[in-house]
Amino acid sequence: MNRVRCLVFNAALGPLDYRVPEGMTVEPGSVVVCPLGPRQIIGIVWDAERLPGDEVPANKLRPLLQVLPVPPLPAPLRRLIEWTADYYLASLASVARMALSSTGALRGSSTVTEYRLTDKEPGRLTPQRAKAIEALDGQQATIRELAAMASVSDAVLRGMVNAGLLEAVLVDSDRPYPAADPTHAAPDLSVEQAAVATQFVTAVHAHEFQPFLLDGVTGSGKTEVYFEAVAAAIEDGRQVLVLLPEIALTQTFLKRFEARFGVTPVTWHSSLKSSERRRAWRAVAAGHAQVVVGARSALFLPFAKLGLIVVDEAHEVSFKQDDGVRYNARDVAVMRARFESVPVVLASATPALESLQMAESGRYERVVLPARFGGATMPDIQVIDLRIEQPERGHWIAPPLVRALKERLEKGEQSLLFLNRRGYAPLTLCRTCGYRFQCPNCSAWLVEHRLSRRLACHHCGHEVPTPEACPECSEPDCLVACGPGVERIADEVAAILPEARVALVTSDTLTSPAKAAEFVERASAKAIDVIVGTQLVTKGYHFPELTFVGVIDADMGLEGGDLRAAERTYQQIAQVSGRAGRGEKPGEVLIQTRHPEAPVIEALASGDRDAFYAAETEARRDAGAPPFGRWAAIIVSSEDEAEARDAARGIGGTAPNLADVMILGPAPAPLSLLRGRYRYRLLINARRSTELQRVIREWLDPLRFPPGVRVAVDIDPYSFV
Ligand SMILES: Nc1ncnc2c1ncn2[C@@H]1O[C@H](COP(=O)(O)OP(=O)(O)OP(=O)(O)O)[C@@H](O)[C@H]1O
Ligand SMILES: [Zn+2]
Repeated sequence: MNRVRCLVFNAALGPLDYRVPEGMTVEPGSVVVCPLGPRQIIGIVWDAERLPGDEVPANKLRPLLQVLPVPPLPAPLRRLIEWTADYYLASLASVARMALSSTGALRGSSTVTEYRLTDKEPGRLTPQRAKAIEALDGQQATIRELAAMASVSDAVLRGMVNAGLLEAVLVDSDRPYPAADPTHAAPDLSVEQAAVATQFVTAVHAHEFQPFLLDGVTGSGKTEVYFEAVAAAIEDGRQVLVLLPEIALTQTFLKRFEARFGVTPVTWHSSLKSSERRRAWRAVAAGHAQVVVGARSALFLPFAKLGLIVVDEAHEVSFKQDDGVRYNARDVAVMRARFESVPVVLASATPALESLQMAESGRYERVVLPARFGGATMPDIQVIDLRIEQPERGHWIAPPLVRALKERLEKGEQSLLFLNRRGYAPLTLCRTCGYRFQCPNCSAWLVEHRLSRRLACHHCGHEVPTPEACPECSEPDCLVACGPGVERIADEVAAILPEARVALVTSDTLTSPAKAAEFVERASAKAIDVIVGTQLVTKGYHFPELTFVGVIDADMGLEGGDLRAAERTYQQIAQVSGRAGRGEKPGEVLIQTRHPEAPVIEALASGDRDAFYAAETEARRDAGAPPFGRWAAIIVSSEDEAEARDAARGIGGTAPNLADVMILGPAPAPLSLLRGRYRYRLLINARRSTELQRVIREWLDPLRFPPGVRVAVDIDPYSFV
């Protein structure tokens, strides 16, 4: 082949043709350096017949400059990239970029210089050096990474190198990971577990596409069971990808994995150091990384010989990416399994309606674990009607919950209070003039964080120190906190139970894997009496002494007409309830609500999951919502309000008129200002059979917009703001 078509990393450019110079060999998937005008650009040699482009005469072709020292991207991954771009209306280049997600890895193997503290007696230290020594204990990384960890400048650290306080360590970027032992500590499975495990193991050995929905109640041992499939893949010399919805869960997972297989798996997520990314990426591509556990971005890693994909907590909303390429990792995982011809396991105690529907229609095989492992029973769930059982004025915990908390503390058992709102209070206003603190960049209130003494926007990250006086009327000490966040609940618990050890668990407190590990350790060692947390503590954790769960506000998620509101509420509360009574002692759950008659609350109280899903399914069918109909959103944004509105009107004005497609809008999006951009939205609802992507592509492709306007298409959206 002396002429190739390349996908280049520039979203504005189509595929480009190049000549392969004498002595260079490339094949589809090769990662190459291409000349582009006076510059160089990274590209991937693509299957020319799958990538229409302009035919350039042979004498005009420029030669490729270099083949990068990495294995060619395998064909199944190239098919996945094509499918993702096509389905989510993204450019091939932006999807392919997710596959080449470590630039360091492309440069080949090498050594990296990292630094770590020496044993040298530091003597008298400057405050900066003292801070660095405190922060860097046990760490090893590049100067830049260490500087970020310790919040000091590179110069401070270089000074410490010269003073002998830090030493250089040469690290081979391709050093192998220790091998997992599939027989290290295999558990004795129950009869039900063994039956499911056997199905998985057979599917792994068959090397064929087979999607499973592992539907098992909380505490039934889903992890233990899919670990058998992982073991089978390792025995076959195949690689495994396990997707988790949240980095905070990784720590618990790593511990369990290590207990089962003797080593920790390879991890992949956004807070990896660049040297770790590079090592992981290369090991995956070389086929050495046996098991990778990661966030959704791990889906696009270049596995050489994948044998199994597991999506744990598969119902989780965080598998949906809402910026850049807006994909749903759960769906993409199934597609990858299909292109790779391997089984995929979607595990959940509260599957997404879409997944259940796929099982119903026979496309996924549903396997069930109906009971908790080891004789543990499901918790007893009661509803507390807040209109009758009122908390004290200015408080949020009703008397029955107060009693339950006291009782557990006396018995030395643990409790968990759940409220899905970070910070102290969602709204702050001035008692004197009524001023409300709003984000300057977003149409949202600033949330008070008392621990950090700040008011923060949860959409854009804008923060200000909490002022002493009202910025509007200058009255001092006049600010009132409205409504509860978890910090406020934790204060209330401290007031009710002054002797209790309370842990606040949110993304503000579990900021690193180390902190997450510390929390798990303290909770497991019974050094915590009451956990107060957001959705971060609703799933994955197993604390046998935790016997009481209180839900502070079950109605919160039901507000604001999101099509999945009821389902999400059901999932969250069922999951958090599932943390209670997982050991020998039975669990109790109290749910605070003002709408005890709402179907979702009734279903939770009666434990009738099937009835809830059946009712929800009918509601979705009536509304033409997924999985029966399809939705897409077009979000038009600009820093200039009029420009955004005009562009949205332009799109609305050329909307196709099709019998089975309904178009709503344009209208200002519910979050009409986000990160300084004004937003307009169109919603498209279509029959399942409609080729929605083609309709949208043909509609938007001919339109041109001013440079400040961004038009984003969200296929199968999760967020309706
Ligand atoms: N066969 C088994 N032998 C020993 N321990 C087991 C077995 N099955 C499950 N367990 C233990 O029971 C507990 C619950 O199992 P696991 O966490 O896998 O359940 P799960 O279904 O994933 O729960 P959740 O959905 O609530 O996270 C764990 O501590 C697990 O180690
Ligand atoms: Zn904001």
